[in-house]
Amino acid sequence: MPYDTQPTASHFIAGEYVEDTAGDPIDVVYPYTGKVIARVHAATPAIADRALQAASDAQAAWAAMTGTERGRILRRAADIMRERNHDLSVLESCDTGKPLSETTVADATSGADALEYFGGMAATITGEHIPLAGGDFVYTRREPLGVCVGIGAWNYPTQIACWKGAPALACGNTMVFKPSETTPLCALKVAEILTEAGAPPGVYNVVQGMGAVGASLITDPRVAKVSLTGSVPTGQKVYAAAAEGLRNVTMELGGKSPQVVFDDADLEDAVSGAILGNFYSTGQVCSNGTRVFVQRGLVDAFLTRLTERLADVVMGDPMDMATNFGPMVSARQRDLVEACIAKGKAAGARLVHGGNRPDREGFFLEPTVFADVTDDMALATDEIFGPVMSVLTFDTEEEALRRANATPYGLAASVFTKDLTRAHRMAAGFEAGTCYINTHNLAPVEAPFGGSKMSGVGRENSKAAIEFYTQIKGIYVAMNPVEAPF
Ligand SMILES: NC(=O)c1ccc[n+]([C@@H]2O[C@H](COP(=O)([O-])OP(=O)(O)OC[C@H]3O[C@@H](n4cnc5c(N)ncnc54)[C@H](O)[C@@H]3O)[C@@H](O)[C@H]2O)c1
Ligand SMILES: C[N+](C)(C)CCCC=O
Repeated sequence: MPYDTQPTASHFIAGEYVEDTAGDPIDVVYPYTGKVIARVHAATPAIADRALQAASDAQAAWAAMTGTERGRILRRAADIMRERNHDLSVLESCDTGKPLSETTVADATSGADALEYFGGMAATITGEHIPLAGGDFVYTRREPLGVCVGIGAWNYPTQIACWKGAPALACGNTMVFKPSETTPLCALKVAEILTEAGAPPGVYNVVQGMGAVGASLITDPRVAKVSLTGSVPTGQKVYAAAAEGLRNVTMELGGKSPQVVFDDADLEDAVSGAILGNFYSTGQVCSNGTRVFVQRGLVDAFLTRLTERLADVVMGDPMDMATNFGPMVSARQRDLVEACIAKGKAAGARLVHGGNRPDREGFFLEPTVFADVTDDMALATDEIFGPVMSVLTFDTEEEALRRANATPYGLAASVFTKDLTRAHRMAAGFEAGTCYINTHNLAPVEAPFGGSKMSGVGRENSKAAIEFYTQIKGIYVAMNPVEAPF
C-alpha cells in the first residue's frame, strides 16, 4: 500500500489521539486488494467513558462562546479540509474502495461544505421576541441539547462525520462520534482538523467499535441526543434505546427509492439519473433510486441506451483517476448483493446487464440491471445496497405514483418528465423526504436531506438541521403587577 493509512491511535479524545489495545482489534481492509491496511481497537468501557466525560466537561464552555466564535472555528476547519482534499480523498478511497475520481469531489468537499455552512449559520441561531397583552412578552432562547452521540455507516465516513458534527457544534453541543467498524479511519481526520482549527479539547471526539460500543454510548446519562446513519433494523434498536431516556434522535436510514420515468422524459437525462441513482459509489448509497419505473412506450429505448452507456464503466484501481466504478466495501457486502442477484434470477427477472463477479482480486461486482421486475419480487422490495438496478414498467401516472409509494421506506424519489405540472404533482404525491425532478441523488448542504416512513426521523443539512440539535426555552416576562386570585 503506497499510502500511510495506519492512524496515530484508534481514538481521538479531548484533543488528542488515545490508544487502548485492550479493546477488540478491528482490521481495516482495502477493498481493492482485500489486504489489511490498518488496525484500530474498539473502545473499552474506560475509553467510552473518557470520551463521554471529555464531551460533557467541554460542553458548557463551548456553548458559552458566541456563535460567531464557534462559527469561525468551523469555517477554519472547512478551509483546512479543502486544503487537504487530496490526502483526505485518498484516505476515503482506502477506507471505502470508492474511486478517487469520486471521493475528490464528493466526500471531504461535502464535509467542508457542511462545516462552512453551519459555521456561517452559528451566529444566526437565536430565539424570538413574542409581544403579549399589556406589555408583557415572551422571549425564546434556542439552546443546545448537550452531549450528542453520532453513529456512522460505512459508505460516506468523512461526509457523515461532518454532516453530524457541523450542525451539532454550531449549535453549542459537543459530540462523541463512533464511525462504522468497516471504515474507521476518516472520522479521526475530521477530529484532528477541528482541533487544529481551534475546537477546544472534548468538543469533538471519536471512538471506535462495533455496534455494542454504539449501544453503550446511547444510554449513558450524559448523552442528550443520538444521530444515527445506518440500516432500518439498527435504527429501530437505536431509537428504542434512546426512547428509554427520552433522548432526541436523528435517524438517517435505508431506502428503496423509486425513479419514475415518463414517456416524455429526456431520455439521456433519465438514463443519467438512473446511472447516478444506482451505480454511484458502486451502488452503496442510501437514497439510490433502485426501483426505476419506466413508462411502457419508453422501456425499450431506455434499456438500449442504458446498456450502451454502461459500456463506459471503467472498473479498476480506485486511485486511477480514469476509474469510475470501484469495488464494493467488503467481501461480506459483495456476497450479500450477489445473493440478491441470484434471488432476482430465480424469481424470473430478466438480467439485461452484469450480474457477475469479475475474475480479479478485490470485492468487485459488475453493475447489474434487471428488467421485467415486478413489485412482489425481492429485487423490488428489499434494500440491496449494491450496484443492482431494477427496471419496472408502468402505464399511467396514477399507477406509477401508487406503486412508487407502496413501500415501507420513504427516503428519496424522483420523476423524469418534461410536463411541468405532472412533475410537481408527482413530487407532491411522493411519500419520501427527499424528492427530485429530472435528476437524482444530489445532496447540497443547503437542502434538507432525510427520510419519512421507515427511512428516518429528522433532517440533516439546511436550516432544518438546527431544529434537531437545539431545544427552545420560552421565558415569560411580566411587565405588570402580578394578579393572584386571593
Ligand atoms: N439515510 C442516510 O442518510 C443513510 C446514509 C448512508 C447509509 N445509510 C444506510 O446505512 C446502511 C448501510 O450502512 P451499515 O451497514 O453501516 O449500517 P448498520 O446499520 O449495520 O450500521 C450503522 C452503524 O450503527 C452501528 N450499530 C450497529 N448496531 C448498533 C446498535 N445496536 N446500537 C448502536 N449502534 C449500532 C454500527 O456499528 C455502525 O456504526 C444502509 O441501510 C443505508 O441505507 C443511510
Ligand atoms: C450525497 N449522497 C450521494 C446523496 C449520499 C448521501 C448519503 C447516503 O448514503
